[in-house]
Amino acid sequence: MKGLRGVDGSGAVWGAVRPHAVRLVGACAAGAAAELCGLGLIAAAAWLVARAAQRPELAALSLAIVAVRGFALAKGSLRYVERLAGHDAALRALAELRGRVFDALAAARPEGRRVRDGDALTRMVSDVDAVQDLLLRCVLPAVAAAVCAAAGVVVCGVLVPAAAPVLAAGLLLAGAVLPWAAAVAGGRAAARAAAEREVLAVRALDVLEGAADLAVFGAAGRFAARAGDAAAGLERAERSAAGVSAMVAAAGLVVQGVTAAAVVWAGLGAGAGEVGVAVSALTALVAVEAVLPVASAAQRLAEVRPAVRRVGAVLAAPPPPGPLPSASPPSGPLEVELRGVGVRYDGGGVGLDGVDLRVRRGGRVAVVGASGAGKSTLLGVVAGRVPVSSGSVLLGGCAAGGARSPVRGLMQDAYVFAATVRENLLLARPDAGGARLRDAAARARFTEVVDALPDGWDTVVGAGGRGLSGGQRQRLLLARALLADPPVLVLDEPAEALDPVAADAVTRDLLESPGGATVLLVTHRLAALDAADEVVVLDGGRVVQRGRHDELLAVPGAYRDLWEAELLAA
Ligand SMILES: Nc1ncnc2c1ncn2[C@@H]1O[C@H](COP(=O)(O)OP(=O)(O)OP(=O)(O)O)[C@@H](O)[C@H]1O
Repeated sequence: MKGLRGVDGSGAVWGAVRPHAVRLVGACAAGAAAELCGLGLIAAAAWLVARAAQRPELAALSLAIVAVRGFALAKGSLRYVERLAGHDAALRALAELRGRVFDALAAARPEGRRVRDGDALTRMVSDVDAVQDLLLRCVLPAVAAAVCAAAGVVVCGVLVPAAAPVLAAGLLLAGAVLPWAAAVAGGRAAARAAAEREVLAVRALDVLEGAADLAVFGAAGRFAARAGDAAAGLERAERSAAGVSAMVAAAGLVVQGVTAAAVVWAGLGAGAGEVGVAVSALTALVAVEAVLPVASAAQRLAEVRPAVRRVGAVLAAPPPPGPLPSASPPSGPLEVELRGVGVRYDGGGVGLDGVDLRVRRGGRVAVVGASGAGKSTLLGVVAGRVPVSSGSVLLGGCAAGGARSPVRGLMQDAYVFAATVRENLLLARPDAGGARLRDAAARARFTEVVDALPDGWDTVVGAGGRGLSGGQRQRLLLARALLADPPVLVLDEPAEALDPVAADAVTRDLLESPGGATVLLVTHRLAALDAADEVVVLDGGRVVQRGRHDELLAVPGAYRDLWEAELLAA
């Protein structure tokens, strides 16, 4: 158990294992006892054979005969108990750990959210599974090996004192030097294989997800070849990892044989009796054999160490600052305030640069600007999905963020689930009645889409279901956002993929509808923005203009340029 704590970041992991420590200790004890029985079996059998060769009375052998049978039966039974108790403890600990990790992820601060991306989440699942290996393939064999090695030296010391240091040296070689070499070489090989596996995953995903585009541009063969190269790289790395394992196993056998031979040599040199030497030699064989799994345990430890460290980091992350918002978001609109908000992305990209913005309760604000101006980043910050690098975001006077944010809406990466249309909408508000559902659909111009679907509200859409056109999908997502009816509604291009007339009608409706949420709406089309309380113009992550639509048109500036470009395009 101490070994478990010794792995970086495993303090928090140990917290999940501790409730099941008694079972784990039981498994360790059973494992160690099974190894001791194996040792006793060989020692007793060796003594029996050597002594029988001297033709003593049968009575002199009867105890050894019983001991051989007893050790043989006990070894098998104890090994079974060890497997049962070990897996039971490991699986219970894993279930506990999984719960803790997902709780920690759910409560993660916005800056910790990167781990919630699909790829990172998948990795986290296998990281948690790696803890099972840490317990079953590292801790258990190490404990059993330590006990068996100590017993072997004691037995040897009692029978042939001169051979005990020789056995101890062999055990040190097999139990410390070999594992160290295996961990270093195996760790390097495993790291290389992990890097190659990641490259292969990325390239395979490119080929699968981009299949249509690759076919159109005639690049499918080239990309498939790249994925093939990555697969070959992974094969090479895995071969070299397997080579390290094979070399470690071979070296272990050599150490075992040499140790047994050296014990015999030391025993004979010291003038010990034949029986004692024979028993010592076989004891040495068994003791070293019990220690050999430590080398593969060390190799595995080097592989699971980064995984345990990552899990530990997730569990050790401090809880979100301040009290969590109440379970159900407050009803009624909330004021939104950004104070000097800056966002810097990894790689140095500036999302926002010192944005101050205050939207009154129930206010309707349109956010516009050229592509890359920072509009989606602004909505992401309000929704708590994008961490701020400087400044603060207040919702109704409280710090934004947390698992139960009062902000809902339609973001650019919104997802249509493989479920019925009704279920896709009810995701936003499971208790919504039919009238509310129809009202949200009507406002999003989604009713006519539902009417045209073969099974209406019960049509299965999304992956594995009926495909929706871009415009239909957008209306479904907008209807879902409107059904949520949150205190703060953020809408990123809600009318994208609709024809200009429908887009303007939807935008106007969203900005004009009475009551309801405080609304922040990002749009590229300006025609309906006379309905907004205020228009905020972003450029390079900064607010460069703000005011009502007609006020902004009256002065030269970015907004008038955008407006003229829209008129020209029309
Ligand atoms: N995940 C990201 N990583 C790095 N840089 C990013 C990321 N997301 C956005 N950016 C950068 O931040 C800036 C603002 O991006 P944002 O998506 O907020 O602009 P936008 O105004 O919504 O653009 P668009 O109208 O094209 O959607 C851009 O320069 C963009 O390249």
